[in-house]
Amino acid sequence: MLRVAVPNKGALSVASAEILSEAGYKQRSDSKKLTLVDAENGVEFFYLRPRDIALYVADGTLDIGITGRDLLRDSGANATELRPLGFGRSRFFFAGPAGRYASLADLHGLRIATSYVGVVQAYLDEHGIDATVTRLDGAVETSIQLGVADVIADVVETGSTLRQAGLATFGESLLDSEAVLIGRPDDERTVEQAGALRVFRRRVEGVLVARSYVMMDYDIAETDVAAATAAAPGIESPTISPLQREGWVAVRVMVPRAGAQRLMDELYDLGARGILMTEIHACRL
Ligand SMILES: Nc1ncnc2c1ncn2[C@@H]1O[C@H](COP(=O)(O)OP(=O)(O)OP(=O)(O)O)[C@@H](O)[C@H]1O
Ligand SMILES: O=P(O)(O)OC[C@H]1O[C@H](OP(=O)(O)OP(=O)(O)O)[C@H](O)[C@@H]1O
Ligand SMILES: [Mg+2]
Repeated sequence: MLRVAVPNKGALSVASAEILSEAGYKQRSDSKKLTLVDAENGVEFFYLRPRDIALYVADGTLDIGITGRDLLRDSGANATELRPLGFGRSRFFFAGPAGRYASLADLHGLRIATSYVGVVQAYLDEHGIDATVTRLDGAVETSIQLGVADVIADVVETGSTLRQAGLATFGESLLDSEAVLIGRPDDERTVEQAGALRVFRRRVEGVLVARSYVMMDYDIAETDVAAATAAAPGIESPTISPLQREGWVAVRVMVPRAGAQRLMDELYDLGARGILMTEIHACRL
């Protein structure tokens, strides 16, 4: 049975379970449940703290998992990013009392509080900055007010937590993060495991493609097909079917969701009519 790690709570948990459900896997109905067997699909899910997931995957206890790129990096675990998943996006910044610090050079000799010691220390080492890093579990923003740190380094999404604490970022983002699918780099597995893993990855891929593409259908005169299919070539190749109306065809093609409205305008200008856009719920390419 394939053993899959899923965030049990926090910023990544709901969207992770959504992807897995859309991929046809059973998901827990009770958020207190920590494991779940989907016997029909040969998968066992383990709901774990996202921070621990890279460790379980790296040491082979679990086969594949979902976590944040920042947490993977922070863990230093020998797990590899297989695919970004398009949710849980965040950036990672140093921050201090608004207006007090301006650049990374200001970090020398300061006390930095963070839950991401691995990421922060690696950055300081790389830039030759000598500062003291203190690990806190969360709510790091308050550590400055409490006098235990001069600056913090933390995840920033909307920035509202920092603003409310009277803090502001300075310097560049240390890393851009999002939820990622992770696995082991040295994939030595039984044939059965490798097959199950391939199916799992293909299913997740299918959900992500279905989310980022839509189906476009239109009718067009045969003389204008070449121009229209050049504007929307699809992934493989558009499907072209004859219409009862002499000299006209129906075209069906997958197009990226982003820019689909603009493409409809363009196809219309090229002579397409009856242009329809529909959702794709799942696919295997
Ligand atoms: N607004 C956000 N707050 C926190 N993490 C976020 C946010 N948006 C995206 N993330 C990502 O979610 C992951 C952190 O997940 P989570 O919030 O579950 O961890 P945690 O802070 O250790 O747990 P918790 O807050 O439940 O104690 C990281 O990959 C982070 O980049
Ligand atoms: O930029 P924002 O949209 O405000 O989001 C970022 C904040 O959210 C996270 O905290 P979380 O709620 O996970 O609490 P924690 O610090 O205890 O982990 C993170 O640590 C920041 O504090
Ligand atoms: Mg958190």
